[in-house]
Amino acid sequence: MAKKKTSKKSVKTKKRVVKKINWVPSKKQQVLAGLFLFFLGLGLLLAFTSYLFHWKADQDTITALADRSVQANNVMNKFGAGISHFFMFKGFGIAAYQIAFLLSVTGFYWFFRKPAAKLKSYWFWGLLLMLWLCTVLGFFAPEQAILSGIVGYELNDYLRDYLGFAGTILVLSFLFLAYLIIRYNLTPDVLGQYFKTTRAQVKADFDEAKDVEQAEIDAFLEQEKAKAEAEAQAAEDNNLDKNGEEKEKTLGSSITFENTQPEKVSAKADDKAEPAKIIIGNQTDDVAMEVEQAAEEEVDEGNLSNKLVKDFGEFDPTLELKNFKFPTLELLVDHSSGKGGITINQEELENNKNNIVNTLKNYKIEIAQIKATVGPTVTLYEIVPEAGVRISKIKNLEDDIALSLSALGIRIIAPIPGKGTIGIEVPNKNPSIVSMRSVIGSTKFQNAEMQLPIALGKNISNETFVADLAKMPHLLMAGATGQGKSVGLNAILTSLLYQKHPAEVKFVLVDPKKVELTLFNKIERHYLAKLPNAEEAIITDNTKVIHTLNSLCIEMDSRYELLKDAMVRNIKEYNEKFKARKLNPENGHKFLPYIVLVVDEFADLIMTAGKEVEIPIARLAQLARAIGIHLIIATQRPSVNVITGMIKANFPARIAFRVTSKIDSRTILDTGGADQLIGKGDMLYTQGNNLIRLQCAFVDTPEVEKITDFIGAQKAYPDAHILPEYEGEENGTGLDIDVSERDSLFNQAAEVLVTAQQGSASLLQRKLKIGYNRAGRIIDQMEAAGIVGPFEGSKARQVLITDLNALEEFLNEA
Ligand SMILES: Nc1ncnc2c1ncn2[C@@H]1O[C@H](COP(=O)(O)OP(=O)(O)OP(=O)(O)O)[C@@H](O)[C@H]1O
Repeated sequence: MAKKKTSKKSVKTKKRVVKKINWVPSKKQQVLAGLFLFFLGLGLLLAFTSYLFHWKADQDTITALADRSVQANNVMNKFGAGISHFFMFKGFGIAAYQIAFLLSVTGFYWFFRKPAAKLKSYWFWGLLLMLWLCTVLGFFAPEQAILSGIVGYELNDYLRDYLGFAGTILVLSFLFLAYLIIRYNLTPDVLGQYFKTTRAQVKADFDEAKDVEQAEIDAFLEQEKAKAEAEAQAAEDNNLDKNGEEKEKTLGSSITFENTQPEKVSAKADDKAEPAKIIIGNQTDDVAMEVEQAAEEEVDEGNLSNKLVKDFGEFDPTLELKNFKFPTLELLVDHSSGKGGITINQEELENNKNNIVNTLKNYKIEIAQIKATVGPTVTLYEIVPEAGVRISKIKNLEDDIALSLSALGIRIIAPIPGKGTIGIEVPNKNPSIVSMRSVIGSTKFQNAEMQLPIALGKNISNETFVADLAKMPHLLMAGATGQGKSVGLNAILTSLLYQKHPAEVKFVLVDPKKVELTLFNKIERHYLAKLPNAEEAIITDNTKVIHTLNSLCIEMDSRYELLKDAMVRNIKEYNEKFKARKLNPENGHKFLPYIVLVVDEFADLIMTAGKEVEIPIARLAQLARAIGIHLIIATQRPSVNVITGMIKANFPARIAFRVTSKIDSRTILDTGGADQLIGKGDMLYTQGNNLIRLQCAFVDTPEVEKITDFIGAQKAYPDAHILPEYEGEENGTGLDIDVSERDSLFNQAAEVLVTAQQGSASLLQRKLKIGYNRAGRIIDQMEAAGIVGPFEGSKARQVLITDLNALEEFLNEA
């Protein structure tokens, strides 16, 4: 117990000690102490000065300081006399002024609460200087005790005893020079530099004075010239011949003046520029000045952003909706519940294995090894054939194996890339649904360190497959109707909603079918982007799609400008820099959200708008990856006139759901395989290299509705994200052709097209025997007039006037 008490006590005393050490004067205390020191310094100054005059008279009072009746002559009376006697007479002589000065400076610093770092060096160097000065005074005036003080006298005496007269001079001189070099950096270079600059300055002043003198001389000569001219004028009146000679002379001299004057001026300018050159020339040897300036600027800039970050923290784009809650997992349904995930049917596995082995045996292909991996929809049988078996032989047996297994959708991968085995994918009899809930909840998705993570589904080994849309960077999705495209799109959008704050990503949704994406209307003010003045954020009208695509191109261009200005390569670096407050919003910088453009039915668009859609899409696909605009286009018609070469070249990431023919599969994936899928979200994914078979995550419409309701019920931005305005052409024609500018063959051409009911330029070429360019121009004029419809890709334009009578009426009205 006793021990415990003592130990407690010691802890307490320790604590007290720590407290004492940590004492920091309050603001008031510091100001008061500063004021006190300042006045003390001032008092010493007065006392010392007064002591210089009265020190002899006050000598007696020093011994009777305690006696009240005794008065001193010092302005600070006995205190002044006493303290001055101590510091000056007994101490450092007149060098003691340094103490008064140092006390005042310290008081000043404390009073104004200036950073006290400099004070230390003031005191250090001040005291050294004081010692040196009193020694020097002791050296030169040893008999004047008041000048050197006893300390100075003794120090000098000490030095003289050991070093003698010359040695003392040398030591004192060395100390003085060392002080100048260390304290004021007075090296020979700097001194040389100083003298040169001064000389140049003196020269400049001298030249200036000379110029002034010259100007005076010029003025005088000017006067003289005027006089001479006046005289010449007078002489002219008298005698013309004589006058002529004189005039010549005068003129000659005037010409010399005029010539010399500008020369003088330029010489003056040169002389003035010369000193500047000298300084710069000399400084380039030293370089110190320029380097210092550059460093200061940089430090300032860095400091500013650092200071901003220190004061306000990093910029937080989510602050406006800081209470935003991400949708919870409970909103999603576990579709596999009840079935308990993947059901492995041993009997089915065994049967399939036997069938494969037997079928291959029938064709004299021996198998060394076989391994099965059960996925959600298909099981992969990996076989290692005996040595000497040709792979193409197995590949050709695809149909026979399918027949023997009596199953559709068998896919043979020969060989499996990177494995050295041959894969046979056989559909499961009871495929299991991969619910969105399981992939969203997976650690792979939750911990995904990606910019735009998308949980697409599960692979053949039943592992969640997560891809980064930002890396794709655009996705083409195709598949026959009813095979899982819409579900796939919903899975992508849902993934992003579960990972990205409304400040970080915006969707531009194009839904010509008008039904697929309507649910997302509820999150318009959170996640959607739209054109200014657009009523609905989800775009269903084709002309609006063209406007939106062009608006995205404008957004892309302006983002590139911002990136260029910020000197970064991509949106990620840009946003990081913006968050670190290194980009000034006053210069137009802002946090850039990712923009994901989703087009649900691309075929419909390209059929009606053709190049008008294809060109901006291709432009965006080519350039928008760095600035955070990503495209996802889906189509149920994977034909070559929809997925054109230009589109394909710019969409390396592709998803194929089941298609009806091998040709379609080739159109999407550049290889077969999609025709052998089994539908219902069974898909092939490629990002430019090998194909991966995935089972797409399933998210049902009610689930999407719940998620959008959950988000939609929360506080939102005042409006959807507004895209830049695009000045589109009215009526979609973009042509504004005056009637007077119409081609002379206009009416004739109109008759040809109306008769044929076909708006084709080549028809005009043939019938009117005109060139392609002229025919094209006439067609444009007819479009402007409203006789034919807009350009429709490879199809001929629609003729809007039904017969010749109507045309006649139409032309008369115009
Ligand atoms: N990943 C999946 N898992 C299980 N079933 C799915 C999956 N995807 C789609 N299905 C089933 O297929 C049906 C059709 O899917 P979906 O509506 O996505 O097809 P689609 O390709 O969009 O068709 P359309 O082009 O006609 O709109 C769904 O109602 C669902 O029953």
